[in-house]
Amino acid sequence: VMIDKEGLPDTGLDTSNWTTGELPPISDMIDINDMQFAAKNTLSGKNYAYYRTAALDEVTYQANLFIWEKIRLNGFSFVDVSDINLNTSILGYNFSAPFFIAPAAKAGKASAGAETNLAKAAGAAGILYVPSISSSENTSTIGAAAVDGQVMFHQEYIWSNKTKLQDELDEIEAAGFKAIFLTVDNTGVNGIRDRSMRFTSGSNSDHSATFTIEALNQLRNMTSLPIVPKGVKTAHDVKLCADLGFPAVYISNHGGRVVDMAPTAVEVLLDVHKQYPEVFDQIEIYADGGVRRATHVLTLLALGARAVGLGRPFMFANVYGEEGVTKAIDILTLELTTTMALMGQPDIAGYRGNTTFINTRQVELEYFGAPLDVDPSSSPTSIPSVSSGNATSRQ
Ligand SMILES: Cc1cc2nc3c(=O)[nH]c(=O)nc-3n(C[C@H](O)[C@H](O)[C@H](O)COP(=O)(O)O)c2cc1C
Repeated sequence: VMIDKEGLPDTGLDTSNWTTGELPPISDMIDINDMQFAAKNTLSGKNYAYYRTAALDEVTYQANLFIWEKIRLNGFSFVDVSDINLNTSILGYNFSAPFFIAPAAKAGKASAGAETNLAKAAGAAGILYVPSISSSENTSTIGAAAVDGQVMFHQEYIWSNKTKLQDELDEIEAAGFKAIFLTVDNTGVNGIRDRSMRFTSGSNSDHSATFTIEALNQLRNMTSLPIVPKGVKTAHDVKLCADLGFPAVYISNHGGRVVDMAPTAVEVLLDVHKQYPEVFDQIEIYADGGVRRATHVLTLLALGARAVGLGRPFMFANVYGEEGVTKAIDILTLELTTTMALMGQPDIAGYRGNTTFINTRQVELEYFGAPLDVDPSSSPTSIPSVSSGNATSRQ
């Protein structure tokens, strides 16, 4: 069959021997996008749409996937890169890589093993998994899938029903999860997502619509676990969370599923650099959206993120069960160690906040009107002030 690759990079995947509705050979999976095509080939239209969908015209969904084309990475020669180190601490816990499995609902649509597959694969690889509160399996089942010593965090929504919220926070803590990613980007409602609405009527979110900054502050009294606001979409809100004393903040546009035309994580991070550079020393920053390659991970790290999430890729990889999720982790890990060696910095910590590895001036030019290191007020193209006398003579 021919698969519509949706404009994603053509890396030569040959699907002519694939049969619609059947899982293609896992040996065909060379990169993360291949996993999406395998899921598209295998899942029902409805289930594929559930994972793939995004809000309105999907401008942000597309921007997430293609912003990378505007970025250049600098690789340096003459460095000993024989000892590559990917180890990354997230909220003080040690993981084997700077990327994690972001919370995405309903892993059961891809595999009967659902979230358990994701937990096990993450545990075996030593990376972080953050299950969604809207998972197919319940919280204690996912917690019980942990391997010895595995640390997982858990996502939570702000339900309008406070008893449900408190019960779930207690359940998350009891099941052994070490932190809460509190999703703050779809209070009140979910985004309007055409692609999935063609199969379902859309649903009431049951999310609180009165979740103000005071409510966010009060919520910290409902659990002893650290809370990380997830779905922060502006530099302003990043700064707000930092000043409120949260240990970390998670920049995300929810994979383009909430505010269409919201900026990408690259743009928000640049805006934080421009407006509130002190934030990078105040709190840990995580980011996601359209991350499909190690180069994307390194880009976000160089812009100051400590760890980077991937949502859809692992959900798609789960069509192959735990083996598929492991393969996706292996693919990204190999890309990371390879790219780090080629860029001349063998330690992942050396990329964090290190803008010598990255050129983002094309994005800055488009997003701010000028690259960040150019002061527009001193630019020769700025409009000179004109006295009234001059104005007359110009006419
Ligand atoms: C199918 C699906 C379900 C999601 N469910 C949740 C969720 O329950 N809670 C949440 O905070 N984010 C959810 N997200 C957003 C992800 O955590 C993440 O921000 C997003 O997928 C990142 O973009 P990417 O898919 O391009 O990697 C979901 C995303 C997808 C694709």
